[in-house]
Amino acid sequence: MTEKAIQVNSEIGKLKSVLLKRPGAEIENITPDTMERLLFDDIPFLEIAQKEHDYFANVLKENGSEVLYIEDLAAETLSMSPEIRENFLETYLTEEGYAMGATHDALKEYLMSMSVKDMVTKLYAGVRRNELTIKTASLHDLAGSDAANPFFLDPLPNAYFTRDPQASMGSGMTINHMTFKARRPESLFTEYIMKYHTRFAGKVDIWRDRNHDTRIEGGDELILNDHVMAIGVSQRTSSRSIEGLAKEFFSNPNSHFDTVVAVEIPHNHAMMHLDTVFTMVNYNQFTVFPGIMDAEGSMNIYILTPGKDGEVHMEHRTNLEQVLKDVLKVSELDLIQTGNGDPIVAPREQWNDGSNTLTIAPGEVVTYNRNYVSNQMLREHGILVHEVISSELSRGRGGPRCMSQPLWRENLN
Ligand SMILES: NC(=[NH2+])NCCC[C@H](N)C(=O)O
Repeated sequence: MTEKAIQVNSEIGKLKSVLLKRPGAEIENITPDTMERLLFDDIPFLEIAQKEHDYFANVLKENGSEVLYIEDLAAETLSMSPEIRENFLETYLTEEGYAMGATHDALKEYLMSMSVKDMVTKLYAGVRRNELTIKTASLHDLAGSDAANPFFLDPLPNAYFTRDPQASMGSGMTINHMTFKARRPESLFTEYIMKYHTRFAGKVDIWRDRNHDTRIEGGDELILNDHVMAIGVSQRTSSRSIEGLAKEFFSNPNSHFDTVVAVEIPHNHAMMHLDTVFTMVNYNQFTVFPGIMDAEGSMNIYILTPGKDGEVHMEHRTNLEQVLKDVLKVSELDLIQTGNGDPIVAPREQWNDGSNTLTIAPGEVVTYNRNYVSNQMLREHGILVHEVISSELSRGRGGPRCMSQPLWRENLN
């Protein structure tokens, strides 16, 4: 593979191309009954969420990045041939529990009757029961928990957090097996785009595909430099996936990653991914939420490096600062505390993604305006901060890093 479609060798190199998903009708298909299962804490006002998202996209464009929308790439991919579209839909339906039968047939007919673009929009939005007439209902359609669900196909409201279903790393990607059912279909779109879209097909190393039963999500996958990555052991990413991925990196000749730092974080909804508590903003500067450490400032960290006979060597450490200095080979390190480490401000701003900064160039970040204490701290530490509006987008528990999947960053010298 000579020509590459992906180049992400750090968290901080100048952002040149990024993948987003504009929030759509899926947001209006969240209800109080389904909210928890759909991983939302509230129901955003779609019109404002879209305005905020467009504002975010504009900031990225104005600062030199191409913005691609996954919904457009998906529609382009599925338009390439009727077979691709049909295979995609069959897989989608099968994974959602409709491998065959009357409901499968009705869903398939309904979705195939639309334009490809409308079908993609519909799959993100979800298909309600009252949209279809099923000729012969099965018991499954009439009784039990699925029958009580107003949707045949659930909406995908988390899709605007494009960071998670896949992760660009070096010249390739992991296409992720998501933890919760509510997000599983999202990475099927990525799989098809990477496999068939002319911009990507044959130009992306797939480090790990979605056909695994161990889970991993992009919010946990951080690229510290061209040979070191940090991966969260979290509610969403299991230690098994991290070890498997480390083995792949250490043995694949196309990979230059030789160090994986596994960082254990609390397993809860406020901190579902490593990037909600820890992000890199400059060569030796990071944001960190103090709540991930115990009272003595220690936590569980494992440094994975290539061992003997294809095995992985592991070293247990407890001091984040020292680990970062060692793996990045820097003598000075600046850990900037979310909300200035205040016991009220820090958790409040962390809840609204005060630690979830998107770095668009070394020392230059995009953050939510509502986290004004954390933003002030970043500025005091010399970081250039672009604030984006955030009343509705934040209700889904994700910030600027979660909402963006870098595809190309300039390499650092
Ligand atoms: N990279 C991130 N931190 N993403 C945040 C995702 C939030 C989303 N509601 C979820 O629970 O999956």
